[in-house]
Amino acid sequence: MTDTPPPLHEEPSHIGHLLEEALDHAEAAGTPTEGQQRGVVGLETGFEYLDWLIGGLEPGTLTVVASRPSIGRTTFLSDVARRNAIRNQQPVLVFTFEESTEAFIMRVLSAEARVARHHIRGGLMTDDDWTRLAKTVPVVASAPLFIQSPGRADMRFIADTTRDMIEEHDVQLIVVDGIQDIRPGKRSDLREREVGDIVRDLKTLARELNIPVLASSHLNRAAERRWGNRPELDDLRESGAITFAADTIILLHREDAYELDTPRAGEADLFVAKNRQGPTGTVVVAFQGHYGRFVHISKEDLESINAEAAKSMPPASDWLKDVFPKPPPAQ
Ligand SMILES: Nc1ncnc2c1ncn2[C@@H]1O[C@H](COP(=O)(O)OP(=O)(O)OP(=O)(O)O)[C@@H](O)[C@H]1O
Repeated sequence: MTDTPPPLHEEPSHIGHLLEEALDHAEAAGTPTEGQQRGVVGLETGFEYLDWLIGGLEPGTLTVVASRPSIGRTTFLSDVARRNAIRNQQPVLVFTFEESTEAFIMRVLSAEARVARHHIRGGLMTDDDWTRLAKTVPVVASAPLFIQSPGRADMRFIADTTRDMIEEHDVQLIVVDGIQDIRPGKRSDLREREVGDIVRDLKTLARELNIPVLASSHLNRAAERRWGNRPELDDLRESGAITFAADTIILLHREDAYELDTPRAGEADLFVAKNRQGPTGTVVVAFQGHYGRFVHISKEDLESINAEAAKSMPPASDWLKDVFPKPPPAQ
């Protein structure tokens, strides 16, 4: 990391000094020029509208992605890891508790090469698949992407590994697949308290090392009993502490996971339900389960695919309507 991590117990600062720093920050961020991603101050997620909405993944913040099982949490995390490590050459460290390192790598390879996951796993590779894979392997192999699948680990292990990896490889983003799979440092009869400690430790890690942390969480079954099955913040399992500690919470939803003949088949909603630094809203992306990836869809494309969904596109925020067309021209 180039920035020095801010000490957590520094002396109180005078507002004049803090203001100067804040204005420097705003000046450095500048005004957008045409074609530039507006307002993205952190690392990109790779989903243009989502980056506009949340400002990217900022150093020192905790972003939590949550969904019901099999909706695509791991897919989303691997998309963000791929974007940063492979496309942007930013070193990324992934802790995956939900699958092996090999499974995670195959997921990355499949998404990057656009070769169906079941072709790789099931011996169904076509000539075209082999050609695409051959082209992609060297690109993926040389990317600064580090994956650790420790089975169950506690926060001490995660923090120590992260520190080492920052020192050795200048890691810029930590991805943790499965908050609920981290072993609590201190046992408690109350699961909520254990998860609370873990999530606060993740947040402290982000702040202490001045690095963005992106973590996934389960949701309880409440969405399944709700009309439309849309998840809400309150569905976060052992939720209270996650809702408080996270800076940004993104709830994933796919209508076609519940309703096979929905007109929105192939679409997924990234519902930004908490956004400490900005508005909430929903971003629609495409889900390509066979390649194990989500992809950006432009408003225009969405309109031609599915007029109904486009109409309701920002169900939550007017601000998004403003953002969807294009960044403003240069001043
Ligand atoms: N080869 C494939 N073709 C089509 N869809 C696939 C394929 N492989 C996986 N999927 C779909 O991908 C989804 C699972 O994605 P992912 O593993 O990212 O979900 P998750 O939310 O992390 O799941 P979990 O609850 O297991 O952690 C499922 O809907 C599954 O059916």
